Amino acid sequence: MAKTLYEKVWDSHVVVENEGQAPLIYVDRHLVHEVTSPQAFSGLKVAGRKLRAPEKTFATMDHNTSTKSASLDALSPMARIQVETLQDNCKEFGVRLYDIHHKNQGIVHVMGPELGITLPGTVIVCGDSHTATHGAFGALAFGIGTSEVEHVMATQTLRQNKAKTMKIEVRGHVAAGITAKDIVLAIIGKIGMDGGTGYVVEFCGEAIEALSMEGRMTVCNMAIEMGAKAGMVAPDKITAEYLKGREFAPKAESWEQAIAAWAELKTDEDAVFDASVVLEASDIAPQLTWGTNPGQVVAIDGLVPNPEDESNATVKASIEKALEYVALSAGTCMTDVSINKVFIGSCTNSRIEDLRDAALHAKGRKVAAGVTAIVVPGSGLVKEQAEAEGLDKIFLEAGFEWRLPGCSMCLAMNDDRLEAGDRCASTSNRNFEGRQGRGSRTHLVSPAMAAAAAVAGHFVDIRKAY
Ligand SMILES: CC(C)[C@H](C(=O)O)[C@@H](O)C(=O)O
Ligand code: SF4
Repeated sequence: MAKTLYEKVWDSHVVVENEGQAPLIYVDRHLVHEVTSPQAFSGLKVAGRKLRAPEKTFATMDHNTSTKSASLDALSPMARIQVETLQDNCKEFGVRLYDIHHKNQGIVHVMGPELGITLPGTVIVCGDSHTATHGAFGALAFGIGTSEVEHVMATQTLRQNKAKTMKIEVRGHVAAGITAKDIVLAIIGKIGMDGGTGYVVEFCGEAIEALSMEGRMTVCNMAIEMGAKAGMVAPDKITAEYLKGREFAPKAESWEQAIAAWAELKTDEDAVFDASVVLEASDIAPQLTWGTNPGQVVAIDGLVPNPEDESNATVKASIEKALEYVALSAGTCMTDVSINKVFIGSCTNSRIEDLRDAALHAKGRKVAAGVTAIVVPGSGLVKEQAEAEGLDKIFLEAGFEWRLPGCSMCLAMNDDRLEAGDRCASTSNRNFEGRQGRGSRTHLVSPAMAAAAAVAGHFVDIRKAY
């Protein structure tokens, strides 16, 4: 029977499937961070169990860490407890840990692929909703809860119900200056923040195939922001080129075998999806969110929506509520919206390409008066590469701050956070109320749009620069 990519990966991982029970699937790689692992490790301790496969478990610290100093003394007491607990647990259970001083430390969804931990056709889980990122390699990757983290630690398996399948095809090619972030925001704008609920989404079409691995990761990262369980892209030459020679990727003969196996990892021509969505790439303009969920998004040459134009009472009420929170009036041109903070980072947009894109708009310019802008590379390797290319100097000369790797201002869990009333151009993935700090307002954008906004002090249509 013809199968989708998801069905192929799923079928090859089912361990047992009993009537009346969710199937048990095998987990190839388990990623761990300091926030969602402490209770899972405690559970194992209480039960007197070991880790089933410590060699398939990889830990890093990212959410709580400071981006100003790699010293534990820089952490708040709570953050320090979580970081030290992870250190102790990894030692006790024999888990490889990319500690704050390790050169590969970074955001779990940035360092995993970089090390070749993320491979096509595998099942990857992590106690983190943006695990969907790894689907860019044709892996089935999704976030799990803390009790499931414990289950995977103890058994290397997970109980899961099979999801429905959705195909999201982006046809044709995007215009100059349009990035993966614009593509995924446009998709969420079209289907809404819950349009993907219950589905594993496969992104395909020429515009997706044309993306680098960094771009594909940006798209899959936000699959969860459309409610999907996971996002996937079929592996191809770009995937193989990215992975070749990476630390945990197969080598020599196993590499040849892997390449042959990966060639099968695509949706069969006559496979049937439960739902399909099509976008024309040429219609996609630079995107930015105006509201308080990623679906409340508009093109840069668009206007803040008017709730009066909405006939659906629920939607109308949600627009009104969002407008009140973000303190914007209906009909405002997005290019007239001023910002005072800029955050370039997060597992959505902190990879080398993202920083190159941002640097292009920062080079030889200055951050506008009254604007504070920070650039936070996603990992030690990204930081090293960016510095080798001189990107750090471009940012510093333009007045941006250049930080250490971590989740940083993506969520208000460390000391990088916004103040009430701040308005931020952010390359992250969530713009919920209070996400970057209580009372703060977030506009999700691409790295290029964020850097351009930092320089102008308001949002600009970066297409004018091309
Ligand atoms: C802290 C963690 C559990 C959380 C998640 O699962 O997504 C975080 O990474 C986020 O982005 O909100
Ligand atoms: S960068 Fe943000 S979205 Fe990504 S894992 Fe960290 S907190 Fe979550």
